[in-house]
Amino acid sequence: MTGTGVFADILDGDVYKYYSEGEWKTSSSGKSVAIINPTTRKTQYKVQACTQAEVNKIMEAAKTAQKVWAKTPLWKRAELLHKAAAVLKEHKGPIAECLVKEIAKPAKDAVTEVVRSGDLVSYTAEEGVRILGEGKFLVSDSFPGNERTKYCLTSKIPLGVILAIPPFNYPVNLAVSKIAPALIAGNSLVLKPPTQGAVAALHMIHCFHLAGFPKGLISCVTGKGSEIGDFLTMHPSVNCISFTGGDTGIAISKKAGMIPLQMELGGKDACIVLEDADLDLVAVNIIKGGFSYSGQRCTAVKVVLVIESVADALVEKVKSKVAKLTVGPPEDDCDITPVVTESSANFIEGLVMDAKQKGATFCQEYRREGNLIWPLLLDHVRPDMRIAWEEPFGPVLPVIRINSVEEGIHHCNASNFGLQGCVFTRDINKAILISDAMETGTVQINSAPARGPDHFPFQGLRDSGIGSQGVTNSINLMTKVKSTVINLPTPSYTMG
Ligand SMILES: NC(=O)C1=CN([C@@H]2O[C@H](COP(=O)(O)OP(=O)(O)OC[C@H]3O[C@@H](n4cnc5c(N)ncnc54)[C@H](OP(=O)(O)O)[C@@H]3O)[C@@H](O)[C@H]2O)C=CC1
Ligand SMILES: O=C(O)[C@H](O)COP(=O)(O)O
Repeated sequence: MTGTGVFADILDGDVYKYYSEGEWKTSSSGKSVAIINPTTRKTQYKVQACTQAEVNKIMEAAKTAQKVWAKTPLWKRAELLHKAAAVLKEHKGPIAECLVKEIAKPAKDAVTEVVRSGDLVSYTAEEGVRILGEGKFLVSDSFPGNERTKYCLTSKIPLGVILAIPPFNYPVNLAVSKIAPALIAGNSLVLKPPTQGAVAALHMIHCFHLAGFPKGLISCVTGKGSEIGDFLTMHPSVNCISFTGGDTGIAISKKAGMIPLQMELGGKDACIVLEDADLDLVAVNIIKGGFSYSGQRCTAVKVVLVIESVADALVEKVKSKVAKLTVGPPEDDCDITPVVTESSANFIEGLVMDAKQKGATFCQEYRREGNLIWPLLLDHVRPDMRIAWEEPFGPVLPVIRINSVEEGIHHCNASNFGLQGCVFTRDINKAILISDAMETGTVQINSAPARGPDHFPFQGLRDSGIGSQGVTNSINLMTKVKSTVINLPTPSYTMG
């Protein structure tokens, strides 16, 4: 049960506390933020609306704790992360329950998110021990004009305080994918969880607390991003921001100071289908890629670009699979569950109505009850329709029929997003050429886009992001190279 047993400390009456200086606290604001259950559309939980003074205290504690943590041996940091991973997995039940109630994630997927998060923390601990345990050794005489009089030793040092802001769709997994690299690299970490998903994140943070991390090293500030966000992202104590979410990330990147940024933003992942593709394989991947978690994944297939000659056959196959998707509450593990908020459902409906007005073919009848939108495939979508370019973040998938591969690549590259894409063909040579021509951070050949496995690099071009994620890249991004140069009085060459 959420907020009970080992989690009893994190609740004050009916409001969840925030985490500061190693303790669970009630905000002096006297205000709380309601978290609306997307299925019932009623208040499910409440969290503290933290004040600016409380943020200042957290930042001071984070700075102090980081200085000590940076001097903690790497193996000890790894040991604590392994412990946190084990505690997290042990308590997957209540955390998954929060995900079901706060973001309507289907029950099984909610458990998977927590287990995947535990694995990510453990993997990061191991990878950190490997890559942070190594540095470079350079000699000066490889650069013209130099004798071997200088030895350069490089190592990776922490940045300081990392601010982590994950989105609603993976409030636990996309939080630990920032927390674990920050900590293994010797940084302290301040988490601002998404409002929808905040209670799952608070439970997850308590697992780190139970693992015994030093006071002040990890903190969790709750409150609406629109109210507390600017104060956090522009705080002078923050040395790096790792953000995953929508256009908010673009605004943050304009306001943040001269600090490293890791931004994973939206996507309009295209699925290009050639005439020689295995259409059964394509249909399975369109269903998995387009409709899992009701399309609320940045890596969801968001537009199908299919060669006209095989379009009828493909649309038929996908249609018959859409008819088998179960629709209903997350507790029943339905494939399609309510989208996260009413405003999100309204936005999706706006895209559907625009496509209807402009003449798209509806493969199913459009149906909505509250935040629940039935899966919908829209055929014969044209570039003048909003859905051809905008990201619904819902169970609605447009199909654009193309006459050439070049037309598909052109559509993909004309998007302001450039996260992932995929291409289906039996011709590997063509697949490679198309992959190289698609201007996206990743191209999947014969499979739907996906972030995982979590140690793979994950990045977007254009409005889809800055920097790269994935365990190794995140650790590197949260460190800086430090050199020490030994200057010798005379050249010294090792003899062969
Ligand atoms: N590339 C990727 O890896 C992913 C991208 N996304 C993208 O994210 C979007 C949906 O996620 P969603 O959570 O709604 O995204 P948002 O950008 O609305 O929110 C993301 C996070 O930013 C916080 N936030 C809001 N305003 C501010 C602010 N002014 N300053 C700092 N933080 C702020 C939010 O808090 P609060 O909830 O309190 O508003 C939340 O924690 C989609 O566009 C999707 O494509 C989503 C997942 C992964
Ligand atoms: O938040 C997202 O949507 C992701 O980063 C995608 O993750 P996934 O491909 O594992 O669903």
